[in-house]
Amino acid sequence: MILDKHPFITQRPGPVVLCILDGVGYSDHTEGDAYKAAHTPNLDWLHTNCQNRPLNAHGTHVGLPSDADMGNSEVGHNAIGGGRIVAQGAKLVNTALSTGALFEGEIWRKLSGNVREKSSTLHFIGLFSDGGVHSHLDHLKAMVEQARKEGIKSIRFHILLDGRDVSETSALDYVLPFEDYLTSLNAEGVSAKIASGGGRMTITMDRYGAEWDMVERGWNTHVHGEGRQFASAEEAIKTFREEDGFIDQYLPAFVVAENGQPVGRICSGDSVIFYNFRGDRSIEISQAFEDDEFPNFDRGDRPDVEYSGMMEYDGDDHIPKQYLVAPPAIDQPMCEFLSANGVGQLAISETQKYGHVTFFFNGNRSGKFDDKVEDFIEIPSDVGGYDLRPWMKAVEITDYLVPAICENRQPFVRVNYANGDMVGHTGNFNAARMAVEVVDVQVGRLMAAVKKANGVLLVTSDHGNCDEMFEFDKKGEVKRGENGKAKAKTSHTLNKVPFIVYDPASRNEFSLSEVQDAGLSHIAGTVFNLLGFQAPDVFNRTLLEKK
Ligand SMILES: O=C(O)[C@H](O)COP(=O)(O)O
Ligand SMILES: [Mn+2]
Ligand SMILES: [Mn+2]
Repeated sequence: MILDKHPFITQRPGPVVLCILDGVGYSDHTEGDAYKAAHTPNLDWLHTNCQNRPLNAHGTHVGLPSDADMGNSEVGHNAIGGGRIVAQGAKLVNTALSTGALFEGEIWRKLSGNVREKSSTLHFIGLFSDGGVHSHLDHLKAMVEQARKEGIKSIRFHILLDGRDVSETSALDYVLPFEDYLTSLNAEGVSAKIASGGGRMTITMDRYGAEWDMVERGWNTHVHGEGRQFASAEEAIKTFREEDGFIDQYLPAFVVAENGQPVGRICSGDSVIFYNFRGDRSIEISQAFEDDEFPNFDRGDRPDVEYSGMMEYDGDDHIPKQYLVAPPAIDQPMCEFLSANGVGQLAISETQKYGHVTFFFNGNRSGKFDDKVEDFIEIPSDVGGYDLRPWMKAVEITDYLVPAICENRQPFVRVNYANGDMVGHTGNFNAARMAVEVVDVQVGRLMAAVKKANGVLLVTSDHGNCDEMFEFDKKGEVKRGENGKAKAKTSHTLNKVPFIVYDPASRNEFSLSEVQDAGLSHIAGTVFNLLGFQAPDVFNRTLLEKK
């Protein structure tokens, strides 16, 4: 793993700082673009005065099934830190389903066999949309079809409503056709019902230990059938919308009941499949089902079930113990080489993106490669309501970083500012514009520190989000509601993202390649070069060319 010196690029005296502005891309539209609307003197200066180019951050450029798939943090950080394109979870599950390998696997057979032997119930829990970021409804439907073919007679669904990777009030577009499908199953003698649910930002899908209460609410709803009762998911969604104007991701928890009894509590002897493939928001609920020692909340009577995730979510801690599809193998990411060569590294973000710059960046590994040379810093995030606090913890992150850069504590620094993404997901345009302005101030502070230290600052992003805060129709017009108000867009975008090289100690050694198809996976090779090394062969080509 020895790194070779670069033939013509020499390491600067100061650190290489890779700054990921989560969710900030370049949109072709102006209306609804919070990045364009924001006052960004520092980013403007960088664009005018430094070498820069857009990078692809979506679809096949980051290992997703097609170029219609928007990028996301997992695949984006995997591509940046891994420096290559690997087939990602969504694609691996598609293949495992289309070849039938998933159903031939030991775990599917075990869970299905368990239900048939005991005449118990098969439960599915997961994000209920076709967003393709954490899950896909096609995967769920393929598994239900197989369960039907295998003669399973009782199936229950615990649905996490999305509105964050898909349109913000689209829940019924998924629920109503699904209910029709369930009607056809019921007519065949399969008891198949939606049993519980709620918005994905209210229950079950917390990440990085930011808000365990969410998981507790989900547990009580799905497992114990505790919560406000409705005759159907449709009734719950409509009622919550009418009562409080909730958008999908924040819908409160609900339980579907008949004669006052929940239709689908999870009981001992049942099988449970958590069908999300992405790890960050799947780990905590998996621990709740699996761990004997569990300090995070009181689970009450924990049913003895066969539990499986769609994938292995954490390859270091082996969560969950049983899974249906093997996760993508991202061997030898950039930091493994840097650690093996004793190159010091600092990774920093706030809780909401902490795992992005550590776990995802290192190919879904939660540990460090070498404790002696790696520092991971987490600044605790506020809980919820990021449109109320669009500044999030950006200032605190930079407060930590400025002295670390000026003192050149580690040669390679990576930081993720969550604001463009987390505030972008709220659909609040004004808050998103403010989020970008906050981030711009931090970029200015990093520029000053990097200049002082004679280092290099790379500014990029993992995918777009706040660059499109409104939905557009096929003709490119903003979609408007009856009141004429623009329809908010809460999801990521397909847009390209910035890549800027601020190199105040420039020796005019290189220019930035203009190759059109370049994407996030070309950043790692570039970082190696700026640290004075040639990138090993496993990495995609660098973006730096000899002048
Ligand atoms: O989990 C989320 O918040 C969204 O589905 C995707 O956002 P991220 O990929 O930026 O984390
Ligand atoms: Mn992101
Ligand atoms: Mn996001």
